[in-house]
Amino acid sequence: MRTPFIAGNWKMHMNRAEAGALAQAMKNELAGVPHKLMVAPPFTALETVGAVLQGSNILLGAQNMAPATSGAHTGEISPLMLKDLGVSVVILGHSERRHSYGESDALINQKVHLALQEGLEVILCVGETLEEREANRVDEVVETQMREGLKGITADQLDKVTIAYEPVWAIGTGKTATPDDADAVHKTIRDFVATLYGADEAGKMVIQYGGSVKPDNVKGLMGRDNIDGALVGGASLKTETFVPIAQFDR
Ligand SMILES: O=C[C@H](O)COP(=O)(O)O
Repeated sequence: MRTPFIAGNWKMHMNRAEAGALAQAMKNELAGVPHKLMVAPPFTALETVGAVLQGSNILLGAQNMAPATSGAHTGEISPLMLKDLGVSVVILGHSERRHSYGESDALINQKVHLALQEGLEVILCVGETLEEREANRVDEVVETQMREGLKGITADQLDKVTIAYEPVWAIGTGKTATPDDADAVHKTIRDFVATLYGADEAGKMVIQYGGSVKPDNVKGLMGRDNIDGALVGGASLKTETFVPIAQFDR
């Protein structure tokens, strides 16, 4: 039985006061929710949000990290710095990092290794562009991203990895993959985990869906066999939309 995992990615939104207030409201409204929950504020609000979330059932996540623990990496944030702020989960390979900032599978793989070595959990994002979908390359794209992103990761380490399937064309566009379409790709991902690590690991793998998840489509998505949670962007910025998503009931 896989525990549903609902994560909010706040992207580059909110100052410290706004983020702290939102975290406080979520802490109050989500107390007692049985799912695994996480929010990832911008780096500048991690300390504020982390302090608010103390003693809550919501994990503190980060949206990215450097592939190194310290040194001459201007503008980067080390996993040690994240841990120092109470971060326990890091999102890696988000499509905005891949497509807007040119992150390669090899770089993402370096980050996955380092995050796991440092005891952080990883949400590894994969997903195809519209062009790739229209060219019938969805399976090839997500399998390549997984094979390369997880290269050298052991089955034991995999227990600390969540996969987020985020079709790029559905992110922030209001277009959601249908539950059937999403479940089909999630099954491809699970089957590929089985190929790489065996059926037991595939059965345990939590696979989130991300891309315009809203209160009115969450139930349909989460009702599918292979969809175990959500990585939520826009709708995670307000309690009115994130709370009903996080409280979903199959
Ligand atoms: O990380 C979250 C995803 O990019 C989804 O964003 P969205 O819910 O705004 O489409």
